[in-house]
Formats: sequence, C-alpha cells, structure tokens
Amino acid sequence: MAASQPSVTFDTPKSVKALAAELPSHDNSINPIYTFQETPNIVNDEAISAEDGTLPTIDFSLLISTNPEERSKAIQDLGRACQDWGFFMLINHGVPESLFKAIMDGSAEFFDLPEEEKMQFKGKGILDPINYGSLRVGNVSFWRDFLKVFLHPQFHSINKPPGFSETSFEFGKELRRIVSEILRGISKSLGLEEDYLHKELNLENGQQIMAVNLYPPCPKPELALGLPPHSDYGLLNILITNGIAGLQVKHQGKWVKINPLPNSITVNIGDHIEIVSNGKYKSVMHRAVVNKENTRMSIATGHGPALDAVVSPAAPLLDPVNNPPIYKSLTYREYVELLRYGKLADGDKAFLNQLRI
Ligand SMILES: O=C(O)CCC(=O)C(=O)O
Ligand SMILES: [Fe+2]
Repeated sequence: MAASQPSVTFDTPKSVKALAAELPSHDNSINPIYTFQETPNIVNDEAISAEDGTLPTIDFSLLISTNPEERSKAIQDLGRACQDWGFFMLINHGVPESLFKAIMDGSAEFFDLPEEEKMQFKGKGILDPINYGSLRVGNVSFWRDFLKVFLHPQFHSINKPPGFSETSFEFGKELRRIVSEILRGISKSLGLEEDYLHKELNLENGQQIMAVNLYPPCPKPELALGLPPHSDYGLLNILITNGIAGLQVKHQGKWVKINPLPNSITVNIGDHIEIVSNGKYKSVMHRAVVNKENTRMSIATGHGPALDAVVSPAAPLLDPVNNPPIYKSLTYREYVELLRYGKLADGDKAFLNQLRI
C-alpha cells in the first residue's frame, strides 16, 4: 500500500507565512510547488455558496435538556444532520466567547514567533505529540502552516507564547465536555445505549488533538489550496475560525462554501463514526481554500477513541442478512499509523475504503 502512494511529509523548507511575507506586493506569482490545480479558477468557481443556515444547526442546550421530549427531538435532529450532511453548526454550546478569543490570539502570537523558535517544535510523524510544519503530498505543497498538539489523554503543550499552555488546557477541556454529550446523542440516535461509544471506545482515555492552522494571504489563490480534499479520522472534529471564510464541504457531489454563524462551532463526523455506524453516518470530504486579502486562521480539534481501542461496526446494529458489517476492525492506533501512507495522498477516503469487507 505505502509504496504506490505519493509520500506525505510535513517539512517544507520555509513556513508559508515567511514565504508570503517575502513576496513583493506587485508579485503575482507563486512558487510552482504550491500549484495544486493546473487549470486556474477551478477551486473557487465550481463551489456554490450555502445560504446562511443551510448547514444544519444543532442547539446544544436542547441536546442536554432535562425535558425528555425536548432532548429526544434534538437527538433526532442530530441524527438527521449526521446522515444528511455529516457537518453541522452547534449553537448555545456554553463555551465562553472569551476562551475562543484567547486561544485564537495565542495561536496568532505563536505564528508570529521568529522562525527558529517555531522550528523547535517541528515533529517527525503523525503520532508526535507536538508538531509544527506545513504539508507536502508528493510534489505539491499546501498554503498553510500548522501547529498540532495532543491535548488528551496526556496533556502536551508548548512553552510559548506566555499563557498558551493554560488556555489550551481550558479549551481542550471545554471541547471534550461538548463532544462527550454529542457522542451520547449520536449513540442514542443510532439506537445504541447512550454510553455505548464511551464504553466501547474507552473515551475516558480518548485522543484529542488540537490543530492550529494559519493560511496567509496568497497571491494566486486560484492555483493553491490550504488543505487538500480529505475526510477527518477519529469520531468528531470541531472547528472554530477567525471569521474569514475558506472551508468547503462536499455535499451531494458539489463543493459548498461554508459560512458559520457567529460564535457557533462547526462539527463534523470522522471516519470512525462511519465505521461504528457501519456506514450509516459518513465522514465527509472537505478542503480549505485560500484568498488574496486576508490571513485566515482555524483551530480544529480532533476527538477520537483511545489509541488501543478496537474500532469496529457496532455489534448491536448488525444483522447477518440486513446489515452485515462493511468494515474490518482495527485499533485506532493502527488506523492512525497506517493512514499517513494513504489518505491525504489521493483524497478520496481511500484509506477508509481499504477497510471495506
Ligand atoms: O481550516 C479549515 O477550515 C479546515 C481544517 C481541517 O479540515 C482540518 O484541520 O482537518
Ligand atoms: Fe479536516
């Protein structure tokens, strides 16, 4: 499998931020290593805009309501959002806006550190708990710098900028609280016990990774991409942004531009919910485009099973005739380690598809 795939590496020689800063304002070219599309304008022209509210909205306060009818209706809506879109906006989640601002500001300060200081955090592989870099797949580099930090079950952090570690800790904790409730709702919406995922996947020791993404202004946004089309691994991914648009989601065969409601968080299904639900809820392809004017930032946290948990289609959902398992079992660690050889490389959920029975 590994041999035939383009290699995925995290080491472009210079950060995209430094590269963008060096370009004179009249220079409208980019290094060809960033050219993802041969044909100009494909990325933006083919995408359609979702009207505000098109992406399903889930009200977190109803999902944890003590009124059984209210909660049951919210869980139904959640199930529908997972089935129809695999993406939704979560409102009334109770995370203070000040915490989002603090983590966004701290992340911006991190990227403003001198290059040599950031390079201290360069990692080597997908399971390195701290990893700063940019992504190259085969011959193509992407217009994004990232910092990845594992927040759970062991909390890791970087020692600069001041306060970033404390803010990351709070941010991670708040998001785990929310994810835990959403996963209860998802279990129930599938017809499983409410704590099925928590128990089967040992979520107390679940993996949580924070990925801070910086997309500097790009002189040729129609040629480059911030992130190639991919689905996320793990159970759920949570995304907040600095308000600059750039996320596009594949929905019913078309790329749709997403404009999240202010102060909402965007949630999407990962490959491991697809496996557990035996294909009922599918992880969805998405990508990040860049623009000429503004620096875009996003902070994604990926929430997965414990690394040693075996992930397989949920036994109570299976039936030898009507719903035989369509995915093989694999520990989460095995999945993540094997993944780097394949998935991002051709961007069509190729890795998940290899697990099909
Ligand atoms: O920046 C974005 O909008 C997308 C980020 C993303 O897809 C990821 O980090 O997996
Ligand atoms: Fe993603």
